[in-house]
Amino acid sequence: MIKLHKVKKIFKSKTQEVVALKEINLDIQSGAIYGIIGYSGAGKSTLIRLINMLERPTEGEVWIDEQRMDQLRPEELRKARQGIGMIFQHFNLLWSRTVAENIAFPLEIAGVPKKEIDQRVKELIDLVGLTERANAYPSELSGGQKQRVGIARALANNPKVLLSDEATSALDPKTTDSILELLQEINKRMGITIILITHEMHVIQKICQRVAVIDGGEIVEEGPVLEVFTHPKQEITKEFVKQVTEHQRTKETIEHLPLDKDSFILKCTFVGETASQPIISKWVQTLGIEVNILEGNIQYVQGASYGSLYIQVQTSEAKLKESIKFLESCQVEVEVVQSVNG
Ligand SMILES: Nc1ncnc2c1ncn2[C@@H]1O[C@H](COP(=O)(O)OP(=O)(O)OP(=O)(O)O)[C@@H](O)[C@H]1O
Repeated sequence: MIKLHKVKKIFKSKTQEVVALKEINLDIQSGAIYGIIGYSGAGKSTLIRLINMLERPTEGEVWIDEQRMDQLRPEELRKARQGIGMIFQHFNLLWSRTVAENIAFPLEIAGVPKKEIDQRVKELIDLVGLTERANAYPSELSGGQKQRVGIARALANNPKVLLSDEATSALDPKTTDSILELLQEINKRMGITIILITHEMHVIQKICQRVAVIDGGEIVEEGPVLEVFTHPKQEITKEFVKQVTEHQRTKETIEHLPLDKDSFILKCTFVGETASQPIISKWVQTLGIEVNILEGNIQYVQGASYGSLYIQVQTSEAKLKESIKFLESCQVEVEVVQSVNG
């Protein structure tokens, strides 16, 4: 379990003070993949760097299992850090070393015997799928391959925690997905707790079980990913969710469609089982109305389906009310996004 209790971080210079984190309370279960999402400057990097004490809290406590990290003596901290791997947006590889030598580096520092290092490096290179590139230099690798080296290096000392600081932000969408799948596999196979920070909701949606939204140095929303996706509370969370659930252009077009009188556009949101049931056809049959489906999409979040449909209906206000009641009774959430009353 990783625990941050009333953590505050202030950066002080001669001329000014920057409050990077106000009062962070966070509990992360062992073995989880936990996401922290926020815009630039929100405090994400500071927060993740507090976990391995690359930054020290101004106030508060940082715990990993039974160990209070912010009170360790330098020698104890060096040892504790071997249990925490970290990967970075720009990979931070040593350019004069080959793939194998980069991965060997933390093992050399830890004083592991040469023979053991060679064995471990081979295992790690196979694990991240770079068997053919062991003797290549970073400049000869693609971005995705460089991050695979970063991951192998971070795992060298068998850590129990892996911190990911925007590790996919410099990669294209396809490579991002392959790196996220690798992280998921590592989490499953080795039971390592992964904490990742990102500004992309896609990353959270794809592999995280829980998410915290950080804004202005504070955690403004926290919960299981499916819950946050389907019922975001804060405006900022809604913006992040829209990154993956809505095509902004489609939404704008729909909201500005010219409508006849007595016309309404409804946004219906389906979660879990409701996404695979014939609710719309039941609605049409039961209330005898005609509908025009404008746009729809379905997403998979943590093994559950989550979809939305934009539907145009031309009907009376009374029938609209009845329709909303019917849909809500089927556990569909309904929002009237545009209406032209007669
Ligand atoms: N070493 C430092 N000295 C002074 N201020 C800092 C330092 N590090 C971060 N800050 C400030 O703390 C705040 C949070 O920064 P942080 O880098 O944690 O945000 P972030 O969410 O990771 O943003 P980004 O994604 O742009 O890196 C910002 O206002 C930043 O300017």
